[in-house]
Amino acid sequence: MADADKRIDGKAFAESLRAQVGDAAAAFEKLAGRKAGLAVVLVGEDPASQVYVRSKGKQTLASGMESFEHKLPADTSEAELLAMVARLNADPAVDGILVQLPLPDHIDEQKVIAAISPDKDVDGFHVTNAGRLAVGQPGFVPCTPLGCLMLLKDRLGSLSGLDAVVIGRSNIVGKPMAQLLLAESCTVTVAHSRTKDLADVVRRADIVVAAVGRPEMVKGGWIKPGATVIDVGINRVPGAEEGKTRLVGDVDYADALPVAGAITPVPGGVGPMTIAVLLRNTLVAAHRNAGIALDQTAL
Ligand SMILES: Nc1nc2c(c(=O)[nH]1)N[C@@H](CN(C=O)c1ccc(C(=O)N[C@@H](CCC(=O)O)C(=O)O)cc1)CN2
Repeated sequence: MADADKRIDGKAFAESLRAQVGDAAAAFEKLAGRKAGLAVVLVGEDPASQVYVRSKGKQTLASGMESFEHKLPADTSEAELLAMVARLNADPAVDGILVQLPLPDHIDEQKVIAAISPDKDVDGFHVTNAGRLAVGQPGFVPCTPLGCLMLLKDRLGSLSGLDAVVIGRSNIVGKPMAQLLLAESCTVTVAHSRTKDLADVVRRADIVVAAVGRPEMVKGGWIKPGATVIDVGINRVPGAEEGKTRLVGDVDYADALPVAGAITPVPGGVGPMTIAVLLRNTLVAAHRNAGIALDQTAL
């Protein structure tokens, strides 16, 4: 296969998902007599978080949903943030709540996530939604791993019986990704910083999902020929020109491309899926909150 055909275009896939969400959001508005609504809370001034939150607001509006943005100063107390989450839980115009991570060090992330109503937890981070995913009940699934699964199924069709290795065991990506692949009847290995002979473990896999946050760690020699490689890493490293930076993934793309059967680039692979799936989850939340059935095959 030509190298260009191996590239999994997450940007294009995300665009088409957003268009489908837009159609479904318009249909929801007609049925419910109101728009679906997403509240995003940002605490502090982390530059990357500011970009993501701005993007979420713009894409929410472009999909025909209401966007409620709450920007709080970095010295906001945990109690103040919890009070804001409580207000959003009680607000009938708000279907989905997202608190942008990371939070400043003085705030306990787990406490804040636990305070979000599981029915509005469109990030899928609440322990109730993590439990639902683990036992196969309907709930909200974290956006990045669900986006990865969509890209995998689009490229491979059935994943049943395939060997999958997830590198990274975070609550936000690695663990839910492993659960999703298991639910698709893959044989799943979760590798992490203490895994022995990581390259050998990865070399057995038909599917590799890299989510470790270490720039270009996975080399071409680690990849089984023909394997599908999903790169979740977004690492900013020094660029060729002094003072400039560039984005790279956890996979050495140029090294892995000749070996892989298919691979996501960084940027333009998994990243754009995160916000598109967030919009999709918000629309699902709106239907559930309004008691309106949604044909989920459309999304
Ligand atoms: N509450 C949450 N916080 C965070 C999440 C999350 O899902 N929920 N994920 C990340 C950040 N994130 C969204 O919030 C996010 C990351 C990356 C992208 C993206 O489109 N990346 C582009 C490159 C962008 C760039 O140039 O910097 C790409 O990979 O092509 C979107 C959203 C942490 N926090």
